[in-house]
Amino acid sequence: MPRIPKGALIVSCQARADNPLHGPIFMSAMARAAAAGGAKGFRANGVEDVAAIRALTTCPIVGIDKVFDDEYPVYITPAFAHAARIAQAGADIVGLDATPRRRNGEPVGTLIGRIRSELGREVFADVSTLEEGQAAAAYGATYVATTLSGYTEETAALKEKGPDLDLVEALVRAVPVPVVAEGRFDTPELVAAAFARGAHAVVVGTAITNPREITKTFVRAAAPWAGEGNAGAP
Ligand SMILES: CC(=O)N[C@H](C=O)[C@@H](O)[C@H](O)[C@H](O)COP(=O)(O)O
Repeated sequence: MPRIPKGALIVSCQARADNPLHGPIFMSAMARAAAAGGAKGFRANGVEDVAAIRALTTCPIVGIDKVFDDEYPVYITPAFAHAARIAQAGADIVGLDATPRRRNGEPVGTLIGRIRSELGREVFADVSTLEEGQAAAAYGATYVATTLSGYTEETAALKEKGPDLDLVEALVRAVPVPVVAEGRFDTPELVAAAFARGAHAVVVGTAITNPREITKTFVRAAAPWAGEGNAGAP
C-alpha cells in the first residue's frame, strides 16, 4: 500500500450532489488536473468517485464515505460497512471521523482496529482536537489530520479563523504518527505555514477543486462595484 510521502500536497476532489461538478466524470478530471500540477495523492468521497480516481493513478487515495443522518453528527465513514466499500473501490487509506461523537456504528477505536486488521488498509483519522488525535493514534490510526477543527460543536468558533495551525503543531508535538494539515488551507502560503509547523502533508480541497466557492470569493471582491450607477464605489 502506498504511503503518503513527506511534503506531499494531497488534493481533495469532492463535490456534493448540489454541485454542478458532482460525479465521477468531473471528479476524476479534477484529479487528473491535480496530478498534472504535482499533487501526490487524493482525497475522494464515495465509491464511484474513488473507483474513477483509482483507475487513473497509483498515488495514495484517502477514500471517505459521507453518510448524512439527522440523528448522528458523524458523517465521514461512520461505520465498518462504509469503510469496507470504500476499500473495495480502491482506497489505499480509509478516512474517517475519529471524534468520540455519537455515530451509527461501532466506537471509533473498534472501527480503526477493524479497518487495519480486516481490510488491511491504512487509517486517516479526521480530528478536531489534540485529545482526539492522541486517542486516534493510540487506537492505531496511521495518520492524524486536523480536518474537523471548526466543524464540531466544541471547535465551531475556529471556523471563521482560517486553518488551525496551532492544532497542527500541537499534534506534531504529541502524537507518534504523521500529522496531516487539512481544512481551510486555501492559499500556498498557508500550505507552507503548515509544513513549517511540522505537517507531514497538507490536504487542499475547496481552493483547488470547487469553482463555485472560488467564484464566490471573487464575486465578494467585486460586490462593492456591482449595480447600476455604482461605478465609482466604494
Ligand atoms: C468538515 C468536512 O466535512 N470536511 C470535508 C472532508 O472531507 C471536506 O468537505 C473538505 O473540503 C476537506 O476536508 C478539505 O478542506 P478544504 O475544502 O477546506 O480545503
